[in-house]
Amino acid sequence: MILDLDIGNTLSKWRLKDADSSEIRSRGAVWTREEWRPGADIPDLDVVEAVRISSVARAAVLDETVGLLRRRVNHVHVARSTAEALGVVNGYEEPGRLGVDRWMGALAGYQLAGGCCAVDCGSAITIDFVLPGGQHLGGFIVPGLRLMKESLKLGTRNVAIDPESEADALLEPGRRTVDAVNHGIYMAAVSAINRIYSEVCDQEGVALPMLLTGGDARVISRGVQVLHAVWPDMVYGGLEARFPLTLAERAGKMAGAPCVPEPVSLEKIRAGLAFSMLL
Ligand SMILES: Nc1ncnc2c1ncn2[C@@H]1O[C@H](COP(=O)(O)OP(=O)(O)O)[C@@H](O)[C@H]1O
Ligand SMILES: CC(C)(COP(=O)(O)O)[C@@H](O)C(=O)NCCC(=O)O
Ligand SMILES: [K+]
Repeated sequence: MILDLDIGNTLSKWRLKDADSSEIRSRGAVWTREEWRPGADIPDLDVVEAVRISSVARAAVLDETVGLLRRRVNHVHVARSTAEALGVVNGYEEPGRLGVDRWMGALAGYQLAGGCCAVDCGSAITIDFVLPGGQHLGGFIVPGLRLMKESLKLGTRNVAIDPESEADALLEPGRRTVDAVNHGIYMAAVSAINRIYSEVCDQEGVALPMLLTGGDARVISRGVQVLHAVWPDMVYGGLEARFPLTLAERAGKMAGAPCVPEPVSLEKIRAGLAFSMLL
């Protein structure tokens, strides 16, 4: 079994992948601030022959996790943001400073779709662009839904947006504090994604396929007008691409990858942008 780990600022997600069949056998998540110990919601390490890790948590959390795993598992691969990998050139002035979850998303998106817009809706919402030739342009970082809500301190932090909500309902004016806040932050997130996508495609003269991942991807997906695919395992896809261990992975296959969404034409994107400027 291969253990893939995606340690974010809120949740440490894991999945167990069968190295022979490529099936995902189990998955789970624990709060990032909790230490990893047997008995917490983590898999049985006896069946694990290799671990791959993407972590943006504090260095101490990663060190502790890697230390614990190295005592039990022979092969532990820790992803880093590099200047170049798999045909993608990192757009950051200091490539090592790009969040490694963003780098994994960019690598996965490029392997799946060529040029892409990779959006990760977690503690932060990150929007990264890779051109068809592999140049990563850099990206945008916006506070995620939960962070935006907590920063308001209006006593509404415990009332999360219902992930089953319809976008239309979330885009109406709220008539109670909790709705005004939830609808406001939702509008802020989806408008930022729609606008940033259109602006960058316009600037670069290319309509890019958009891929969405992260804990809030499903609910945000309903409000994003741009055609896109939701790919919950996008960060894991980057780990598979970066550290291919199975035959299927060496052939470029990433478990759970969606069909590539066909973007609308650049003309339509530009028309939408021009229209929104007139209002
Ligand atoms: N069961 C859940 N527990 C915690 N957060 C959740 C859950 N379901 C959805 N969320 C949302 O997902 C976000 C965390 O998403 P995730 O992509 O795991 O973030 P990160 O990678 O930053 O840890 C939270 O901020 C919250 O808005
Ligand atoms: C921007 C992030 C906080 C997003 O992390 P997440 O929401 O997935 O927990 C993370 O990618 C990070 O710490 N990046 C380093 C700064 C940068 O990418 O510029
Ligand atoms: K994120």
